[in-house]
Amino acid sequence: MSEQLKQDALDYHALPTPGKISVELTTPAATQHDLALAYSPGVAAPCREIAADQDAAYRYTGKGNLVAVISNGTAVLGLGNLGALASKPVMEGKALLFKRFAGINSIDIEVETEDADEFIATVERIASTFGGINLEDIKAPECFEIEAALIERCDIPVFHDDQHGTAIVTAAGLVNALEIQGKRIEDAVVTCLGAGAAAIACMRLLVSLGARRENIYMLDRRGVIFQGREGVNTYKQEFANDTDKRSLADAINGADVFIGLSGADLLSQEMLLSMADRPVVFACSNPDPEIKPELALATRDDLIIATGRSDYPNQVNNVLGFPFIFRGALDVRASAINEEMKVAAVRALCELTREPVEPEVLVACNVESLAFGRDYIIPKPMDSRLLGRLAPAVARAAVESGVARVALPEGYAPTL
Ligand SMILES: NC(=O)C1=CN([C@@H]2O[C@H](COP(=O)(O)OP(=O)(O)OC[C@H]3O[C@@H](n4cnc5c(N)ncnc54)[C@H](OP(=O)(O)O)[C@@H]3O)[C@@H](O)[C@H]2O)C=CC1
Ligand SMILES: CC(=O)C(=O)O
Ligand SMILES: [Mg+2]
Repeated sequence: MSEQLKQDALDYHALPTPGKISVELTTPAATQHDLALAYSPGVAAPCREIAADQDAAYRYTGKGNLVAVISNGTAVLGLGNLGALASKPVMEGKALLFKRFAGINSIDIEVETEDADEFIATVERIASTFGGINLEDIKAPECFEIEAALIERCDIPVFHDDQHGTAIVTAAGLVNALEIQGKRIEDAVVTCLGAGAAAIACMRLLVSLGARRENIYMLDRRGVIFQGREGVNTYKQEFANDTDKRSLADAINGADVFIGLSGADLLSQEMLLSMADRPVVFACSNPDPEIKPELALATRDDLIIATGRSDYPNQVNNVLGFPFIFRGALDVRASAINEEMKVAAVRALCELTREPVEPEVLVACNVESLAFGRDYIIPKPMDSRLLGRLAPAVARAAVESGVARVALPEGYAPTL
């Protein structure tokens, strides 16, 4: 990051008031009578209604449009374990994105523990405040246990964004990129650098979309995860390949796809050159990708490259998923975000990319044109059609798969 961008980013967070989110009132609070309704004695009426019927909280409080973004700061972007408080700018950022793109009120909560049981107990005790819980930047393997326990214990959607949001957007981008490169997911050899929350979930979703497990080489800091390797946790074991490849250089040689969900500058020019013709490279580590796009494009000109960042073409980032997925889930009061809802989001993203791009998006991105192709494999976050396409697709999938607790609103077409 340049010194200028760093200073601009610090100023953005400090001014005009510290942070990125605030709380607004939705009802009048000007007169004594207003207060008699909002507070004592009037507030007793909705309290009694909710005590008698918990679902009344959706009618009388902001619960139904409120999502908690919860982290313990153990895997803050690709920066590592920065601790709970240092993760707050990212969590406020996720809250900003929920509001900006889907009109969802969101509050960040940073929990000061690295112990999975303590984290689970803390979140479980506050869950009923919210319509949904977005877990964020919790490192693997604890994130898997934490999410599974909270899904089991909470009756609202609990969604680990780094797993599922990332997987949905990566899958959509990859389906599109492979089509542009004239390849099939069923045949693609995929090298996945990283074996944590995002990587495991991405590879699981790619397999459910047709990728062959034996074509996937997953690597962690110790290299390729191969069958028989010692000290491999059960999540990584799912992708243990029966191979004699051991290093990234081995695994990338001849690969069609590189998915980076690991750390900065780990993919060299030599490795990139050893990939198959017309490769797809998703260098998705934030803030610094596994290879810089300018270096990758200077190395070979037949590739498609994407990053997780907003300042390059092809932003493969979970921002294209979580706001709209939660919108759809909240609007039918889904008890969970299941596989059907995730696949519906992947399809909606793929389809929208093929449509002409609205002028407002070109202005927001400061470009003259965008069309389905090597520099446009996935919609831009500023595309206002995302809300109207993804949320209904997800909500319909929730209804059809039996997790919705209210019917799809008639003529459902969410807008900001
Ligand atoms: N673009 C997007 O939308 C998203 C991008 N990401 C990015 O993905 C990365 C991982 O995030 P997440 O899965 O949440 O974190 P986790 O902590 O759960 O996983 C990190 C994984 O990366 C591996 N890793 C780290 N450094 C290296 C290295 N030098 N060589 C090989 N493997 C390495 C770790 O290996 P080991 O298991 O050996 O420790 C681990 O498997 C981050 O950079 C993050 O910014 C994440 C979510 C969304
Ligand atoms: C984008 C995101 O969630 C991450 O890098 O962790
Ligand atoms: Mg994250």
